[in-house]
Amino acid sequence: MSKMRVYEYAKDNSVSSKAVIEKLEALGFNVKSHMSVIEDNAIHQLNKQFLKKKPSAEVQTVHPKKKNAEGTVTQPTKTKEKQTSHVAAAPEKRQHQAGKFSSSSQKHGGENQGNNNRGNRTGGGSRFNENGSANRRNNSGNGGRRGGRANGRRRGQVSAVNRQKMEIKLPDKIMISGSLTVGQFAEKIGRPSTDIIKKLMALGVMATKNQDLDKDTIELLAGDYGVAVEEEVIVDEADFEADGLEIDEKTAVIRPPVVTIMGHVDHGKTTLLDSIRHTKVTAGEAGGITQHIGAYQVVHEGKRITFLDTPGHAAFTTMRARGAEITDITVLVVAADDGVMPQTIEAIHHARAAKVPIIVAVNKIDKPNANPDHVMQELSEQGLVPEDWGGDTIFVKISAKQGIGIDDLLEMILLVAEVEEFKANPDKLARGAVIEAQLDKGKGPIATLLVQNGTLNVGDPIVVGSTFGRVRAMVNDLGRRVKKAGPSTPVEITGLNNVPLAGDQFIVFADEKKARQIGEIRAERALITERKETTTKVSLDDLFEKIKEGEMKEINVVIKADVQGSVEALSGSLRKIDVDGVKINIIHEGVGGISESDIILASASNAIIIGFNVRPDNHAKSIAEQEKVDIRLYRVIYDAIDEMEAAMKGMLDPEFKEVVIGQLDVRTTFKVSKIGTIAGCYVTDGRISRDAGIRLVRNGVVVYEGHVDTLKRFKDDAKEVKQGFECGVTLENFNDIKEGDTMEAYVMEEVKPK
Ligand SMILES: Nc1nc2c(ncn2[C@@H]2O[C@H](COP(=O)(O)OP(=O)(O)OP(=O)(O)O)[C@@H](O)[C@H]2O)c(=O)[nH]1
Repeated sequence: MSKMRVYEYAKDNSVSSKAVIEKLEALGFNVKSHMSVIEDNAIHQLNKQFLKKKPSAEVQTVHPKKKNAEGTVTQPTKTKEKQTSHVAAAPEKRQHQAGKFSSSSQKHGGENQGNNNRGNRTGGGSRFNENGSANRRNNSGNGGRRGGRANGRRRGQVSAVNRQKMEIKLPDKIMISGSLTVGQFAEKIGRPSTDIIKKLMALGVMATKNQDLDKDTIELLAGDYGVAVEEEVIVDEADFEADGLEIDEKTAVIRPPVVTIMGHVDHGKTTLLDSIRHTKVTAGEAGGITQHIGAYQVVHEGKRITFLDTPGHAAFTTMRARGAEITDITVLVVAADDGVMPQTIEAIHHARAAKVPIIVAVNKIDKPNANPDHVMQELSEQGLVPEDWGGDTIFVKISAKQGIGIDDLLEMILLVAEVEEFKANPDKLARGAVIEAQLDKGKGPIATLLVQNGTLNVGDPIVVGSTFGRVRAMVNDLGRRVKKAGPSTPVEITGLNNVPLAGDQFIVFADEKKARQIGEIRAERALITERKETTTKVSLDDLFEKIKEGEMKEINVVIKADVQGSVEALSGSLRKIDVDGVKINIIHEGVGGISESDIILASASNAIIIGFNVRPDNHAKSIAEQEKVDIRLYRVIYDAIDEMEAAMKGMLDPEFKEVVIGQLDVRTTFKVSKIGTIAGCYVTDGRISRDAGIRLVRNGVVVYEGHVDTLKRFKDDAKEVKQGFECGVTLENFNDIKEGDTMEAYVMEEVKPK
């Protein structure tokens, strides 16, 4: 079977790669780009298509390998790149020729021989210069004899080099892991770097010996030599999260679903969790005392369901931010007397970002003012349409307080679980995640683990996050000691050397030495990462780099704005940005200041936060710094769109960057005629300077942005006032300052190019 790339085919047939891609797609072949490899069948079908239109294309449609096999050397119109490939990609023939060069003209009849002879006659002259194959044979065969002395010597040298080159057999395949430099690649295939550099030049790439080649280029070059490329998979045992929770279908069995309950404050999440626990756990396990270990299991109609005991989307997303995908199903609690509230919408977005199915529990239906239909209506507007109304979201009406509808809810959870078929392999060594962990004075570090795959046993050597140990004792959600815990089971364990973090993942090893070794490596790496403080999240500044490197096809964005109209205007315009191959995906949008929950969602989903006329509060700001989440704040919608588009196209101008230098609380105000409103402020953080820009913030919303007009300490003008001091501030053309407002002082600093 032979292969070639789309662009090669396009070039050979003087058509655009786009036309070839379109044709291939129409023919039902799966091609991604001009670099995609196409095989015999596709080439054959393409030939039929393109030759129909252009009969002369027949001579131009050259298959690289076929071409070599036939020794096609009579296409002077071909580009240099192609010709080089003729020679290079016929290793066997060249090997054969190398040893018997002087007699090559006799050995090779037909077309080859003819060409060779012609070459001989012209003495390696210019006539066949365009043709690499002809030329090389020429040089080697005749070099010293026909040319002048110097010329002859030169040719002789070339011929010697060539011969040497040809004596090294090309490998059938090379192994790579990541990139290679030009020099390394040359060494691997046994050819001089200059050959590779020449080939790259023919492709329009000026490269040096030490330049890195990416995987695509390596494949392209190797393909030109007829050498296959195989990627070496280097298994890093310490990075066990990298291989995910591989489920082996052959031995997989159905496991209980893991459920998280989310919803707005006071809509009844805790009451529901308690209600399920009491009706089910205590009834099912006579005498069992439920113990709070962060999760519990109930049995309904003989089937088990695991509930995570920390309700709310913030906890859910915090876990996700740490890499743990624990939840299988979300139960969204909405109080029938209150309806859809901001956190209901947040919860929907968090569940969606994690791609977890949602079951709606319309709660408090016992209340006289309950209006479940209204809830359904409001949720339909959020895309959660009840089955009765033609949608596919399951709604269950319940009263968590009175225990109404709990069985129905559990039944629906089991139904979704049955459809989704959550599976695991109990026969494997256990893997899973930490739900909670703390240090107990008597027992040492204790952690609640959720077994996601395999079975955890007492005595198992285990690595949990950056900690390790041996499972000393295991206690289940009923406070009973157990020896084993299968998939979807929560257990509290002791025996670790340190306290892991919620959301950390764990893995069991067959021997303790290995667990210790891996645990120590991970602890060391965690320390290095902490110290390095490298930015791993996306930021607008490096967006283009990531797009270019193919790391990003979808940019996740969280939008927060002062009013609903702005939210919609922003999301509408952002969705319209059209940059080739990249899509903006708005995972959450809402009215109000930027909160901790927004940051955590952005962190877990690798999103950028765009704030319009709003600010993050101090807590959110520090979490954003910790989590390395890029927050972009704007006062003009157009600027937001413009900057986003520029970043996507790689044109972001990084010359100036806003640096917040201080925070002030407005403690009182004085109205003075002719001057206006003077704000009596206290600098709570950093400093304020005369020339600073000021943002006046009221309830998380920016009400003014401009400059300091006057800055005074008592009666004197001040150049700067530092943290812990009071000052009087007036703002340029603005008097609507109120007690309780906050001011953010900032300066624009030039960003030094990296
Ligand atoms: N009438 C009635 N009251 C309920 C029901 N469910 C919960 N409540 C009451 O609603 C209030 C809030 O319930 P919680 O369970 O604490 O709500 P939550 O969603 O966990 O609240 P946060 O933990 O603050 O987010 C409590 O006073 C409950 O007793 C219900 O089905 N009917």
